[in-house]
Amino acid sequence: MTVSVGILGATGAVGQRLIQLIDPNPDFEIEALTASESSVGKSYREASKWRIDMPIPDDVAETEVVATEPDAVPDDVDLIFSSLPSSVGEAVEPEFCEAGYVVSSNSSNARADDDVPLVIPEVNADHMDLIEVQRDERGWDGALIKNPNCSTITMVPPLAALDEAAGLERIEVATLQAVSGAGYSGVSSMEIIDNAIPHIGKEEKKMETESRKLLGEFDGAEVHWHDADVAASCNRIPTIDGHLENVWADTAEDLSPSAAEEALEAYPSLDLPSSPDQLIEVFDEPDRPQPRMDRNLGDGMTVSVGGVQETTHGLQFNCLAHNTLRGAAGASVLNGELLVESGYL
Ligand SMILES: NC(=O)C1=CN([C@@H]2O[C@H](COP(=O)(O)OP(=O)(O)OC[C@H]3O[C@@H](n4cnc5c(N)ncnc54)[C@H](OP(=O)(O)O)[C@@H]3O)[C@@H](O)[C@H]2O)C=CC1
Ligand SMILES: N[C@@H](CC(=O)OP(=O)(O)O)C(=O)O
Repeated sequence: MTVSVGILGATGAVGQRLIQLIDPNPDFEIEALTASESSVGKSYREASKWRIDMPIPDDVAETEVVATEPDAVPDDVDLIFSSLPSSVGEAVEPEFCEAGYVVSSNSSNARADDDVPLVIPEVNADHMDLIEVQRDERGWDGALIKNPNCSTITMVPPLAALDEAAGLERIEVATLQAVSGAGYSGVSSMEIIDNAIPHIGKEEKKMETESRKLLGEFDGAEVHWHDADVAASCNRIPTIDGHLENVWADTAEDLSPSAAEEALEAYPSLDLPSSPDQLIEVFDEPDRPQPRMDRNLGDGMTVSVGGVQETTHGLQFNCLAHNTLRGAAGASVLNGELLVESGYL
């Protein structure tokens, strides 16, 4: 079955990554591209400042950009990918769901809502069934599904592996985040070259809350958030793509670094088209992973881990993922694939 898709915010940095991933995917067919009023009526080529190092796919380039409203999108679109500014997503995503569309969204609005599945398929695919609760409560034929924030996606698969092995009690994390996370015009070159910025608005709170929801238990009616303590400190550095993070994880049971590495390596991937063969790649070299060297592992969908060691603050490790692939567009596509596999489309 080919799933017909629309992309909201298709001209943006993440929208372009969605096109890069969806256009060659034989299971998906792009039918509608939306953006702001200033882009409506233009061809995609005219409307977007394309910044990916491959040409715009021909069929996409000539597609006319339409308004970001349900009436502008053909009824036969089965699945909507949304990558809008969160204030816009907050207003329009519910309108699409009410009109019967299933929306896989990358934007931060509604991620913490009780009846909204926040999903990393390899970690908590079962949370997708929160859709039933959402439909009962909101009376929608459609549905709203979210992927988490890019920094959260980077640390949660390794944390899930350690939680399964020894139970997590306390997590501390410091991030080194790439500039692409802020969007093309998010950080100016004068601010970031020869520099590091120890503040990313709202990022710490997102890491602290989203990780607990993702690692929580779904009992068929609600998600019971994990009760681990999570403390984050977020920093912007002058890399283009790839968020690197230093994590300290205190576990309930003793776990040696070698047992932790075994648990990380053995943590299973899924059989979805965009899942990497190896979800978590563990490096022996103490100076890996590194953004430039390792962000494209598994076509940008693998999470790499290195430097696993015992400290007075628990196990310490470093992890890395491609923030606009595994951390954004790839995460939304993976959720779309899970929706297909779970029969929601
Ligand atoms: N999971 C994650 O961690 C990540 C999430 N994000 C999130 O993804 C979203 C998009 O980010 P990014 O691609 O960098 O943003 P961009 O600013 O590059 O793109 C925004 C897109 O939304 C469209 N848009 C803007 N305003 C409106 C409006 N009023 N009505 C309709 N469409 C509008 C723009 O259209 P136009 O071109 O016409 O202006 C464009 O297509 C954000 O919410 C961001 O926070 C981003 C990176 C990683
Ligand atoms: N804040 C992230 C990217 C982002 O937009 O996150 P979110 O999807 O939570 O808004 C970064 O700067 O790297």
